[in-house]
Amino acid sequence: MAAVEVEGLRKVYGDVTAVDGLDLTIDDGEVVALLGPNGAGKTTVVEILEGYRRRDAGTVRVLGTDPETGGREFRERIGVVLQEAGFEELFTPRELVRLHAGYYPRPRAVDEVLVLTGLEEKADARVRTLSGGQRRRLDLALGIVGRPEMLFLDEPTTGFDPSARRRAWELVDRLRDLGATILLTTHYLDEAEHLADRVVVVDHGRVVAAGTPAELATAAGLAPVISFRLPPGTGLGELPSLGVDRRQVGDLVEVRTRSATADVAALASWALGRGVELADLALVRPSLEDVYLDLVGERAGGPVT
Ligand SMILES: Nc1ncnc2c1ncn2[C@@H]1O[C@H](COP(=O)(O)OP(=O)(O)OP(=O)(O)O)[C@@H](O)[C@H]1O
Repeated sequence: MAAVEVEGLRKVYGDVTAVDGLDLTIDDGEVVALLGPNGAGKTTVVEILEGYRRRDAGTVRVLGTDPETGGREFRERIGVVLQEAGFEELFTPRELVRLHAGYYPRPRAVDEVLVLTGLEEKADARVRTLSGGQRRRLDLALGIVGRPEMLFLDEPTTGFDPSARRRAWELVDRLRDLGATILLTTHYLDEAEHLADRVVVVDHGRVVAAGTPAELATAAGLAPVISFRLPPGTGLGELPSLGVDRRQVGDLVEVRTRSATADVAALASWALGRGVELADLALVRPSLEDVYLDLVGERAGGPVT
């Protein structure tokens, strides 16, 4: 059974159409990353799936239930990490995790949650003394304490230092191994690439692409790149004819290729024939960032017109 089934979802705020006929299916146990520029509609979609926001049209099933009418029983089966949550500043993480554990029928042990989220050292400090990243870890702790079958993470690692981000990734990997279905939104493409089985790119409230990063690269027609440094004293014109387009920055040459094996072979035999070394020779497949920018990049982050 699919954990999430969405068809024709629409949400309008005044004259802004935030979600505009969105379809989405997430399989049981799958980790899916929702990507898209600011204002694309990601948070609105996630909040509708969580049952925190009403839709204007479309059908939505999460764990077989309509979130709008699922009530307490539904909420006990999901975990939610919102973009911004407020805490009781005078409580400690241990107290808050214990309090939230009481809301669920089969909670995780409080100590286990504190360890999983790396909050052991701050377990008994008042929340108002926690750093931004530590508060975000507390958000995560409260999201997983109920042992959710489906976990929603809205920009879960914003504000994390690199080692905290790695730990959060390990936590998501563990939760996946334990069988949770996870939907996360993120602006970190390396995070999506690392964590997600599948990415779904949303723009203007619709899905514009979905698949594994490799599938998206293929669908976008993006070719891999051969890169190397020009041997000293060699001109670009002396190279064999390679690839579909090439560019040079300093002595670094990048060749986009649709026939990687043949082009690498031609380049290598050219270098061997001349007895020169091709420093930093590499074949790089398009990154998720290349694919993303190809799909929505021209508008995202560009000047407002
Ligand atoms: N409560 C609201 N009232 C009015 N408009 C809203 C409301 N919430 C969101 N919007 C608008 O709906 C659109 C989608 O917003 P949403 O927050 O879902 O996007 P997002 O993809 O999550 O963006 P971000 O990456 O910046 O978090 C935006 O144009 C936003 O201004």
